[in-house]
Amino acid sequence: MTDRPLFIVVEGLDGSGKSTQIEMLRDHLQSRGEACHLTAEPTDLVTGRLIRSILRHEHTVDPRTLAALFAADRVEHIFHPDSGLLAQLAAGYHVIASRYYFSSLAYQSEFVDPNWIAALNRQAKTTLPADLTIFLDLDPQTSMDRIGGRTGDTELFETTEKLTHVRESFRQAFTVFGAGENIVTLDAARPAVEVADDIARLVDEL
Ligand SMILES: Nc1ncnc2c1ncn2[C@@H]1O[C@H](COP(=O)(O)OP(=O)(O)O)[C@@H](O)[C@H]1O
Ligand SMILES: Cc1cn([C@H]2C[C@H](O)[C@@H](COP(=O)(O)OP(=O)(O)O)O2)c(=O)[nH]c1=O
Repeated sequence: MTDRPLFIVVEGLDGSGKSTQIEMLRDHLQSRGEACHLTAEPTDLVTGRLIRSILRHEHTVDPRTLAALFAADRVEHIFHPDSGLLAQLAAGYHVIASRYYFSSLAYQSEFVDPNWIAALNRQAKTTLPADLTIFLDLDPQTSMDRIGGRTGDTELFETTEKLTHVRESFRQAFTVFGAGENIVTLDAARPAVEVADDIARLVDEL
């Protein structure tokens, strides 16, 4: 494995196991004596908090506005002087993120022109593409079953119908916008330890 800090992104439907796998990868890297910074989009920054309130149905905005907000949150995520991705990598931490720009292409493209979403996210792709993007592929019904175990109300995209579109859009986004990137799809229906073993191996090979 390379000495330089790595930027690893985990993508997938809601409930596909991103948080679970990110924590297991953190444990794997820590057992090798390597420090990690875990992060997620939408962020906990002011832009991300606004997005969360929209996902909770507290405000309604045009889908294009939501796409632009996710892109703005991503800019904050990359460039924030303390918690930002670039700052954390410069400080020597491996950064493991739940979601990045492929989520915008997958989730926002039902109602927004994918080319415009791609344009909004081009700076992120050129400034900081991931060293490895892992797509935790899961059928929407199993995703919904896993989400069902959570408390609280259903968020904006958490229906089987929407997640069916999102899964297909992820695949298209990897093909159309992912050129030149290291993207690996894993079967996320398997037991978590099996998925974690695959991810650890992929990261060790970087
Ligand atoms: N491989 C797996 N098999 C079965 N259940 C899982 C698996 N991975 C995660 N879970 C469970 O599914 C739910 C959603 O997982 P989570 O990691 O929070 O997903 P995400 O971060 O993608 O929303 C949690 O209850 C978690 O314990
Ligand atoms: C980063 C991102 C997330 N989202 C959506 C996906 C999720 O439905 C929601 C919240 O993301 P997240 O907190 O990762 O949800 P989960 O843990 O259930 O996977 O935001 C977008 O629509 N576009 C984006 O660019």
